[in-house]
Amino acid sequence: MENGAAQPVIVAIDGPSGTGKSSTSKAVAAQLGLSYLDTGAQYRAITWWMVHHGIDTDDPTAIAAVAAKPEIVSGTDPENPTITVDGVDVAGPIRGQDVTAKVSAVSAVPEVRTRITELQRSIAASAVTGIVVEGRDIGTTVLPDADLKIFLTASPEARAARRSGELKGADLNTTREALAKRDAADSSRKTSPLAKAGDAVEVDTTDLTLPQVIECVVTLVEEKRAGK
Ligand SMILES: Nc1ncnc2c1ncn2[C@@H]1O[C@H](COP(=O)(O)OP(=O)(O)OP(=O)(O)O)[C@@H](O)[C@H]1O
Ligand SMILES: Nc1ccn([C@H]2C[C@H](O)[C@@H](COP(=O)(O)O)O2)c(=O)n1
Repeated sequence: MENGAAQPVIVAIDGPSGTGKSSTSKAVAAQLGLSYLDTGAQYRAITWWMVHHGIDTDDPTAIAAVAAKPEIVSGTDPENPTITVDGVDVAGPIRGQDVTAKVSAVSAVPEVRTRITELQRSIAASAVTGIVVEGRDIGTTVLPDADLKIFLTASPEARAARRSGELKGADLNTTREALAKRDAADSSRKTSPLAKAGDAVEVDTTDLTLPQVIECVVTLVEEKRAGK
């Protein structure tokens, strides 16, 4: 740029559940002074609203009819990401089992995706220094012109072990089956399914520690910024 200011950098991080998208994206954004957007939290928030208002989450027509109603606000500070729906802090409730079990069905409804995708694009466009956006369809659909696209993977066993560690006492097989079910639903829906963009860099995190994954992604962003 003529005034020497750095161009905002847009980083898209996609992948299945438990591959480390949130942990990696937050740390990379914090380290590089970028904003951070957890798009899964937005789909969880609209799902929470549907449940809270008694909408049948197995009825796509009922969901579509009210998809424009909830006001979802995402705070993009990677040190303190926040999410509210109609002014209510839902950061805790959206991680509950009920929302987790219903979020794939709600997020498959095209009217929901259109609404949330618009919101995501407007947040990314207003990020002054740039942003790390994580989800399932960021590189393919939401931000196809992102400067850098990463697709994180890990074996089903590694992902289940990571999640079981979080959910104290959870059975490994049950956790692995629940992850596989959600990934299958997210990958097979018609509208912008979970998919790797053709120009994404794939990082298999199975045998990497979280700090190693963060370092790898930070290096990729720095290389991109340096024009390598
Ligand atoms: N490379 C890694 N090695 C070990 N544990 C990890 C690694 N990456 C992430 N974790 C741990 O795995 C768990 C899941 O990570 P995280 O929430 O970042 O995944 P995610 O891809 O965002 O999942 P979801 O899509 O379901 O939100 C967390 O407890 C995190 O600390
Ligand atoms: N870009 C996105 C992000 C998330 N979803 C849906 C599908 C996931 O199962 C769910 C929850 O995401 P998580 O919090 O586990 O990352 O939200 C999507 O469809 N598109």
